[in-house]
Amino acid sequence: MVKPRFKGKSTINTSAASSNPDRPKTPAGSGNSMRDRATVRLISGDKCVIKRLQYQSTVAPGTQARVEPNIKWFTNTRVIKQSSLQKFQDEMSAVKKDPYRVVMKQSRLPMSLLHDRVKAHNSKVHILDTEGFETTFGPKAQRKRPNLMVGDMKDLAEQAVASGETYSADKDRDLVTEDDGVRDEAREEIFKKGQSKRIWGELYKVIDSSDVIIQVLDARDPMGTRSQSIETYMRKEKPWKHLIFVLNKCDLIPTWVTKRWVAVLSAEYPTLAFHASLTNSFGKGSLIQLLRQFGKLHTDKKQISVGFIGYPNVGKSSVINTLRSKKVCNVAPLAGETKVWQYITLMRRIFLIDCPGVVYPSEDSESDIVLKGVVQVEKIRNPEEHIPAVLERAKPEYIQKTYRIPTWSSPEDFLEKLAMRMGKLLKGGEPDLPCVSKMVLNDWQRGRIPFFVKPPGPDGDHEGQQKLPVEVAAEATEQVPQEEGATEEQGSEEAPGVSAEQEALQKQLRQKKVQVQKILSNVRQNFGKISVAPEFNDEDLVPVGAGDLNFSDLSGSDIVVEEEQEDGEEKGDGKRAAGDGEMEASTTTIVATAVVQPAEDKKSSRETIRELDGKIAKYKQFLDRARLKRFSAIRFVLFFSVLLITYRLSFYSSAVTQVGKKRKVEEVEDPTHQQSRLSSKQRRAMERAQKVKKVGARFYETHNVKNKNKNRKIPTVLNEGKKAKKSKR
Ligand SMILES: Nc1nc2c(ncn2[C@@H]2O[C@H](COP(=O)(O)OP(=O)(O)OP(=O)(O)O)[C@@H](O)[C@H]2O)c(=O)[nH]1
Repeated sequence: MVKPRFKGKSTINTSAASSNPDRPKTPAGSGNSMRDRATVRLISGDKCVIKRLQYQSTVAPGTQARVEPNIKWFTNTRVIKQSSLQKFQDEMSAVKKDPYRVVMKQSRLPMSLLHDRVKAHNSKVHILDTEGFETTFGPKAQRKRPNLMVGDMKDLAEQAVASGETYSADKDRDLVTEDDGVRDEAREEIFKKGQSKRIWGELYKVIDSSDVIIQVLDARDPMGTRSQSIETYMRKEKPWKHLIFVLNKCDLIPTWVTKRWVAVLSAEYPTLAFHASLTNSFGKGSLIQLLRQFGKLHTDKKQISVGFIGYPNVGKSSVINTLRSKKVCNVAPLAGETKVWQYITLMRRIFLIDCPGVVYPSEDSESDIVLKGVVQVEKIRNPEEHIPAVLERAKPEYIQKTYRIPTWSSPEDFLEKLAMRMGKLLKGGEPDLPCVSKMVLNDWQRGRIPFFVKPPGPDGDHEGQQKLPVEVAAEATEQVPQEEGATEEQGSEEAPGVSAEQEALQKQLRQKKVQVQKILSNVRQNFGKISVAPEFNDEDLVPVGAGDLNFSDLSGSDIVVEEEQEDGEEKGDGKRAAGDGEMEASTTTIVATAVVQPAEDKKSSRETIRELDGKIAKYKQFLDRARLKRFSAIRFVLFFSVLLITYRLSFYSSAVTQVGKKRKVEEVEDPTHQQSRLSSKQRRAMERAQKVKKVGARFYETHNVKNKNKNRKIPTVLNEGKKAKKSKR
């Protein structure tokens, strides 16, 4: 027989809490002695008399607590005049807007006084002071709240017409359309790379921990890899941190493009050009110098941290490796190689922080994302879809040169021809389009297809007019002493009430400002030293609107100073090969030679210089390759000196144009005539250079092989000495 179950509410408390006297008993001997019912009741307060202590007493509900109106609360305060406060606010806002100036020790300043919140405060909070609740918000509200931005019906009609003209159905998110059953496919997960909460968390950690933040940009598309939102965040939330730009991968674009981008970006933030490489870097000296100076600025800190942020694959880790001259961070041509932030010690007082690449919110299409190198090519499901974008962006001649395909009618046709040429065929001779597409995308991401986004043209900002950061900083430095003097004078006139302590603080601030400006004015870069890898055609090697390029842009004492400085820095590192040094010296000579030439016939000399620049870049490239193949230093220098002579010759020949056309024609047409003008020493050098047919690495010098010594020829003098010894014996 089944026992009927009790269905009513049980009075037994089944909780196992120690405050429940009816809780299940622990087994005897388990070591737990349970509280008995009386103890539980005692603890729970049934029998306790609990009183508040004296200091815990509160006022009765409804009464208002007041702070004693005592004068002691107002001691230790200072009063300043409204005009002084206004002046302070104006100057401070000017400093805050200037990226080249920084306010130090903000916690010591009455920053809350500097933000003028009066308007917002009035408009929001004091409504009820002037108008009662009922007249403002209640059902009988009388207050009119027009939210139209027009004065009358005519304005309204005009505004409606104007907005009707600019209306675009594509941008209207509220437009109701008929469901035709076709919808956009949801984006693949791989296209959301770099946008996760975790990555953004890493970014904010890096920003919070850094005193100096370096935003690394890809020189091929600086604006596409730049984050305006982070810059705004930094300006608003972390204005005391220094933000600078590093334009990396400068070796992949023509030098004039680098120069112009640096000028454009420097108008907003200090910008340095950089080529990250362990063997052949550019900008390393300048960046280290800049960081050192920032370190000196923060003498109150034991060390400063420098955070590297930016888009995936722009080369943040490579820049850090270059600064350390060894591989301290993992680097890969795949986006997302850096997973978490990492600390690296650059010097005793400077730490570097590497951050994973972050993709900022934008309207980028899937192809844009792929071409910016955010997505790993291997993971793309339909790589062929992105080839039209590649063919659109890269110039056809570069594609022809890279893949040796003369013409194509469509992206598919191009892929088919490429597959045939490369032998990437499937069963039955079908071209393997996904395979070749991936190859092309990989080449694009690794910079093998020459490409760059053109900087704002000369119409907007002329090369000649665009000021480089150096110039801006130098000007600012020049202006500062005057400003300083002026403020001091005004300060003493207008604010006699300001205490000596505050004055000292302001003085300190001003000194720091001047220091930051000095730092920036000390950093100079010679863009001519960038060894550009891709072979650009003449059109791309010459800046758009080259007419703006003055002789003074290329020559002048500045360039020479820069050159010396950078040489000095690199030598200071003590990691440069002697051959390299010689090569750089020769380059300097060429530039210097160009500087000396008179500028009578501007057009011809400019053209010549451009030609020379192009050739120098090519030969520099050749020399770099040669260095990698370990050419002997003697041949190396010899080769370069011969080249130098040839260049000088060609330059002089063009300079002679101004003397007499006829003579120039003779010189150009008749190379023997040129030779006859050379000194005998130069002629011999040229002949010797022509004789050298095969220049290669000596196998036994570079390889550790057993029979190395057997094959080495012993100098004859030594041999004779040995023979003589033997004969004596
Ligand atoms: N040609 C050239 N390639 C560079 C340069 N700097 C970096 N790279 C290459 O760009 C690729 C990406 O470099 P990383 O340093 O891994 O880039 P990252 O920004 O740290 O990438 P994440 O780890 O995804 O954030 C590597 O293949 C580098 O060799 C440069 O100055 N010139």
